[in-house]
Amino acid sequence: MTALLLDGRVLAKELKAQISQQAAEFKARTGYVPQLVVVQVAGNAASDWYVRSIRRSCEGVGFGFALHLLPETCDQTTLEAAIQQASNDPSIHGIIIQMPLPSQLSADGAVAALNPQKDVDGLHPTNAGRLAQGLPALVPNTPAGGMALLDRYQISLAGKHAVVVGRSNVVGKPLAQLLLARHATLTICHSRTANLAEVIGQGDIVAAAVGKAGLVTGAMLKPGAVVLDFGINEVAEGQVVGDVDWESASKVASAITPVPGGTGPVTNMMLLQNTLQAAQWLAEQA
Ligand SMILES: Nc1nc(=O)c2c([nH]1)NC[C@@H]1CN(c3ccc(C(=O)N[C@@H](CCC(=O)O)C(=O)O)cc3)C=[N+]21
Repeated sequence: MTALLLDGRVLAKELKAQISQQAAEFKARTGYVPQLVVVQVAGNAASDWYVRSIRRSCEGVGFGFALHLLPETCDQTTLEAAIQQASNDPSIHGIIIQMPLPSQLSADGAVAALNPQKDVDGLHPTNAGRLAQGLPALVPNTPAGGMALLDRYQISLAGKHAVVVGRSNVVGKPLAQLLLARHATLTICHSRTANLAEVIGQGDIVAAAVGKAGLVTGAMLKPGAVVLDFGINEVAEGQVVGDVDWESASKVASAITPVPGGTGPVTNMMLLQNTLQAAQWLAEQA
C-alpha cells in the first residue's frame, strides 16, 4: 500500500487565501485589522525562527504583527506586566507567549496573565476548559491543524478508534478533546503506557505528539491506519524528523502526514484563524 500524503503545504496555501479574504471582509465591515503580538523572552534560537515565521504569516494575510522582546534575564513580574499590557490594549486581538521560557520564569503564571479572549494559542485554563466542555473556545493551533488536515482529505472520524500518543497541554490533550467532539473512540497513551505497540495497533487514526524520533513504526500500525505526526525532532544540523518512522509507516498507513510539510505548516494558519476569530469576538463586544 502506498499512503495518501496529507499535504500540509497544500492546505496551508488554501487556508492562507481563505483567511486573507475573510480578513479583508472583516476590515470592510468593522474597520479593524487583526493585530497579533508575540511576547518573547530572548535567548532561544529555535524561537527566533518561529517568531520570524509568524511575522511572515501575518504579513501574508494583511494582519498587524508586533514583537515584544524581553531580555533573557527578565523576571516574572516584568513578563506578566507585558502580557497584561497587551491584554488591556484594545488595538491588540491576539497574544502569543513564545515557548519555551527560560527556567527562572513560570509559563503557567504567564498564561494566567492573559486575557483568555486574546489567548490565540488556546493555553489559558479557560480555553482548555471550554474546549473540554464543547463551548466556543480558542483552540491550540497544532491540534487544530491536524483536524483541518483530516477534514481537508475527508477522513471520517465518527466511530473510529483514535489513538493519541502524548498528553501535553499544547497537543495531546486538546487533540484528544477535538477527536472526541467528532465522535471518535479515544485512547490516550504516553511514556508510562504498558504495551504501547499493542495500543497503537488498535488505532484507525494514530496521532503522535511526544517528541521522540521514530517512536511509531509501521510494524505497530494497523494496516490502513491514518497517521498524524506532530513530532519535531532535529536529528542532525538542519534535519528535522517526526515521531513516526516514515520509511516503514508510509508502507502500512492509508494516509500520513510528512515531516516537514505536514502538520507544521498548517499550525501557523490556525494561529491566523484564531487571531481573526478573536478579533471578531472582540469587535462584537466593542
Ligand atoms: N506559544 C507558542 N505557540 C506555538 O505554537 C509554538 C511555540 N510557542 N513554540 C514553538 C512551537 C513550534 N511551532 C511550530 C510551528 C510551525 C512549524 C512549521 O511550520 N514547520 C514547517 C517548516 C519546518 C522547517 O522549515 O524547519 C514544517 O513542518 O514543514 C514548526 C513549528 C509552534 N510552536
